[in-house]
Amino acid sequence: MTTLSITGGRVLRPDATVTRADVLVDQDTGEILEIGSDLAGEGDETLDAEGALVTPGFVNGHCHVAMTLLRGYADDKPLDAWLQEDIWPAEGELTAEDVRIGAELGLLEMIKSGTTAFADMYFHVPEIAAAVEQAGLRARLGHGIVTVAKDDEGARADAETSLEVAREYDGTADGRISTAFMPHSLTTVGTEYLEEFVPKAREAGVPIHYHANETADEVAPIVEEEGVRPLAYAAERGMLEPEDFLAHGVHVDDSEIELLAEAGAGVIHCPASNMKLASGMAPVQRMRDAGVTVGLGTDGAASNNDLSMLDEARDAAMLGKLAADDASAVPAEAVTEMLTRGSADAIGLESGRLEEGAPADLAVIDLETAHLTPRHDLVSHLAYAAAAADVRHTVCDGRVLMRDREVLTLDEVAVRERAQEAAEALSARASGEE
Ligand SMILES: N[C@@H](CCSC[C@H]1O[C@@H](n2cnc3c(=O)[nH]cnc32)[C@H](O)[C@@H]1O)C(=O)O
Ligand SMILES: [Zn+2]
Repeated sequence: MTTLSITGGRVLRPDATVTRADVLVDQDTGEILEIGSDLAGEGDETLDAEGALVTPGFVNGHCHVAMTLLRGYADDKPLDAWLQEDIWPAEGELTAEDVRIGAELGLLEMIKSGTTAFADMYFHVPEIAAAVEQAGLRARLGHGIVTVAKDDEGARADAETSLEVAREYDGTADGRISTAFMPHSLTTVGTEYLEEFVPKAREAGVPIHYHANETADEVAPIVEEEGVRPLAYAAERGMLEPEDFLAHGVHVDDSEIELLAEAGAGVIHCPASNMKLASGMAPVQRMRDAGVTVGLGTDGAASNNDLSMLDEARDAAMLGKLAADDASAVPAEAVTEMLTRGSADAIGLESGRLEEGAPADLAVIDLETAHLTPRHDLVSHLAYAAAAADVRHTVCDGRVLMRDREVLTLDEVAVRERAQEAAEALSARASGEE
């Protein structure tokens, strides 16, 4: 057995208490062996957590990781115009190589900001899987299907690709990669395709992930054409099982909140994206009160514009209070849970908790900085004051991905240089200069 000990820090436990403790990890199984005192001498490898907080690695429940290449490419427009006028035309020019480069950039940013697991919807998924394999994170990956503006053959091919990817990559990268069937949204995929392919995804034993109720414009057409709210429509198509999870859930009414709670399906709240595209304010406190599993996600870097989950946590708390018109809504403890095991539960991973037997996915956050002084309450600091640059070490599956702010699995400078070049070439192609 090879072991790793993380020593001298304060450890955030699942009950939201923080205790001084060392963490001992079995690197062969990738699990936490013990959390206790005086474990410093036990590890074959040691990470110094003196003056730091050891937290579960953050779980980004909804992302399009390769969209880092489109960071800052188009801003300041609502969802529909942003996708149709800027993002989709640029994505039409993305090559498999671009997706690989964008994914590496995104994974680099995730490791640096303490994220150890994420769910991702995109295309050229084999490239994303290869990047995840190399970077060492955990991920639930899938191919996003859009059938609007495609003929029947094209639409079916897209859905088949999503099924194939879900079957082929589940359990790869030593079990760190799992998959889902991913129709883009309830309005961009035709009913007939949902009816045909959702049962096939069930047979394949994979969850279903999609965007839902993100903007008011997406709700109205379903209500008009189907006579029911979007999530009732999704439930009727078998897309609201306990393993399923949807992104956004901004415009959900009480009947839909109840449906989500009863079904046990997860919601990934993406506050930064919702604010930037002015999509609206998700009723996060009401969903939590009803018993819905709520996680947090960044969405793609083009609508955020970073992949830091600590930023997302702060945004979730702030926006949650504003949405509820109540300063006690979405408190620090709730946000801390959403950031870790809320997302993990929603996307179907065991991560997000520091306890014996849990996956050894964790981040070590430096507390000895001006903006984290004084230290009255470390849960408060995590929710409101800590930032990506405070992350000192990142560990996933028992493996050290970043030590003392140096990423070990990716060459940071090379990844940044390749991304800059690829992004310049992409915007030249998209604007017709090439
Ligand atoms: N196979 C599809 C691609 C779907 S991938 C997932 C898509 O979600 C898009 N996306 C990113 N952010 C959002 C969002 O907030 N709402 C809806 N779609 C988004 C992203 O640009 C990407 O095109 C095709 O051929 O177009
Ligand atoms: Zn999205």
